[in-house]
Amino acid sequence: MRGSAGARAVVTALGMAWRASRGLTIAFAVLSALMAVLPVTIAWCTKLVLDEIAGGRPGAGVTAVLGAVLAGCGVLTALGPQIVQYVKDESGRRIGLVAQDRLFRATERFVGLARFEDPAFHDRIRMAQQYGGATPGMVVSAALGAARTAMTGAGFLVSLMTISPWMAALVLGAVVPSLAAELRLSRRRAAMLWGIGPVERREIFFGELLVNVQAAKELRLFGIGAHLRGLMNAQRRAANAERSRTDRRELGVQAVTGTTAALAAGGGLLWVLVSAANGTGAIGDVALFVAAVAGVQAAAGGLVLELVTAHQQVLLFGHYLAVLDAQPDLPVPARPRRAGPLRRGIELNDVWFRYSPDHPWALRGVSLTIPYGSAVALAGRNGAGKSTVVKLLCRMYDPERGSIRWDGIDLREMDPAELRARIGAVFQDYMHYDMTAAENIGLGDLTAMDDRGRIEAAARRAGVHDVVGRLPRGYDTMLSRIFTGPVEDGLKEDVLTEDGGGDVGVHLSGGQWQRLALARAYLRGERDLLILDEPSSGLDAEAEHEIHRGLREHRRGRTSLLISHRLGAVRDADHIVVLDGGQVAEQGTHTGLLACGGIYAHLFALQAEGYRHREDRNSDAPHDRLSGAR
Ligand SMILES: Nc1ncnc2c1ncn2[C@@H]1O[C@H](COP(=O)(O)OP(=O)(O)OP(=O)(O)O)[C@@H](O)[C@H]1O
Repeated sequence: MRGSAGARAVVTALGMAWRASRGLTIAFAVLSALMAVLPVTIAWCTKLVLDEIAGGRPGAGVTAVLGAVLAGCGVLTALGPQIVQYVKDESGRRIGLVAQDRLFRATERFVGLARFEDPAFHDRIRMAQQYGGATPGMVVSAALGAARTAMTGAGFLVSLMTISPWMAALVLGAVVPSLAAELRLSRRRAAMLWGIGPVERREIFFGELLVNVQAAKELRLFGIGAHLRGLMNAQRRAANAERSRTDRRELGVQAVTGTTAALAAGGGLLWVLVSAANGTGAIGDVALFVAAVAGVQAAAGGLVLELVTAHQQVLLFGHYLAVLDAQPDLPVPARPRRAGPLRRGIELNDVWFRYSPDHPWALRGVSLTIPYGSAVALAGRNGAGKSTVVKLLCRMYDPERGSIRWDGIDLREMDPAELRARIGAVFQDYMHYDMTAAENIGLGDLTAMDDRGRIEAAARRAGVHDVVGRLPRGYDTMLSRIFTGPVEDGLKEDVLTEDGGGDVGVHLSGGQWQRLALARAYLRGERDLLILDEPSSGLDAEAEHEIHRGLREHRRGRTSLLISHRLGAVRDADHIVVLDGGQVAEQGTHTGLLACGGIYAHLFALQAEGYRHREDRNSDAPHDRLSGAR
């Protein structure tokens, strides 16, 4: 990180500290200054007391005052660090809260998906999330720490100058090269830590994978635990090797600088002792010299430590600032056009889209219409571009060429929040929220979160009401395997066992989760466009039939887009668009598409044949074998 960027990071961190708590920031700064002058004050008081005694003129008043000051300093030396630590921690907590809030506000500015689906930026977001809350506080603390040690060092140097400017120059001469060398080392260390960052993150990834509940099945079945552990250890060995190399280099440099500093201090001490012995110097000078040399060297060491910490924290803070500074991923018009409820339909005109200039085109000149009040279906092979169309319809991305219009208004001219408020959707990769069943549905429309009637109605429609009803605490059952302790505030009572007690999480099946996702979409009520991307992929045949019957009813007279590989579910759509290789390959009604004998007819025939084969096999199978299989 360049110097100007580092300075900006420190200023931003200080600004956050100021906003988080002025009082604590002032207290932290004042206490730091106090702790900085304390060692110098003690050294001077000790020198003066010794001089008073050695000079045979211990005036009771002066000695008593010096003694009292020394006693006060002693108390402050004992209590100061604890108080500073408390203020530092408290201030760090408050800054952390402000920093975290700012970070997540910043991520809300990314109205689309591009930032989250860009691996490099996503890595930054994760780093910012991991360190962002703590780094500003640590930058502030390291900056104040560096100022404190610099003040102490300067105080001792000035003290040394009063004894002998030569001595001050000698000690400074011994300390400055060591300071410079340490700072160079610290930059190298920071660069090394930066360099091994990806290696350490891979190590963390493998470590997490080894205990990940979702990965556990495959890990065991494929027997790949040892292989992954090997990969994890390899990352650790690579990181360790880099750290050891840096440590060895530091040890060598420190041996040289430490010896030089010790020689300078030893020579100086000899000189002060000789001066005191032959009467050209005061006895108090010896005490002051010893304290000053130790003080300057300790301050130099402390300064390096604080600067190293500050440097490393500033580097980590860089991720945070990068997220804060990132431009919005999609342009949001300053004066968006109000689209209003859908009246005519949605049109894609010659839409070209790729996820980045390095990726191939996912959509190549797609033109299609979703007329108001009709049910349109998208079909096609894996990777044809169906889910990409959904992302564009919700304006998670903008087309690179062409346009998508809502009653003639380009989506780019609309407020994305207004557009999304008009859409209900079940995505292919729908979410499992580690929350209660009611919350899992209620998140579909926050206004209904506390309206149990609406939540139950949505659940009934999605065919999941009975399942939820049988859970130990019904709609208040926590659907989580992560939270197993009592959860404070907001989140309801934790997970339960079948008998209603204990703290074992309730685990729903894939199809039951899918129905909850559907209920979440239904809770949004009468939206202008309902998008269903593989809404029944995890359902059993009976449930699928039931859901599609419900969906047909729900879709009747409403505008909807259905994506499904099960062509039996697609056949009722008013209009079917078949995508292939990011292009519209064919479109029409089910009967029309079958008649034209293209991709749709081919895929439909394959599926139908699969069912026929199964029926044939079933009818051939001996009855007892069948009943045994059941
Ligand atoms: N986030 C992404 N980044 C880069 N490429 C992507 C991304 N998402 C999808 N793609 C690519 O875009 C193309 C279209 O993918 P899309 O998910 O739209 O296909 P699909 O028709 O929905 O497939 P499926 O039937 O398997 O769900 C694919 O080649 C895919 O690899």
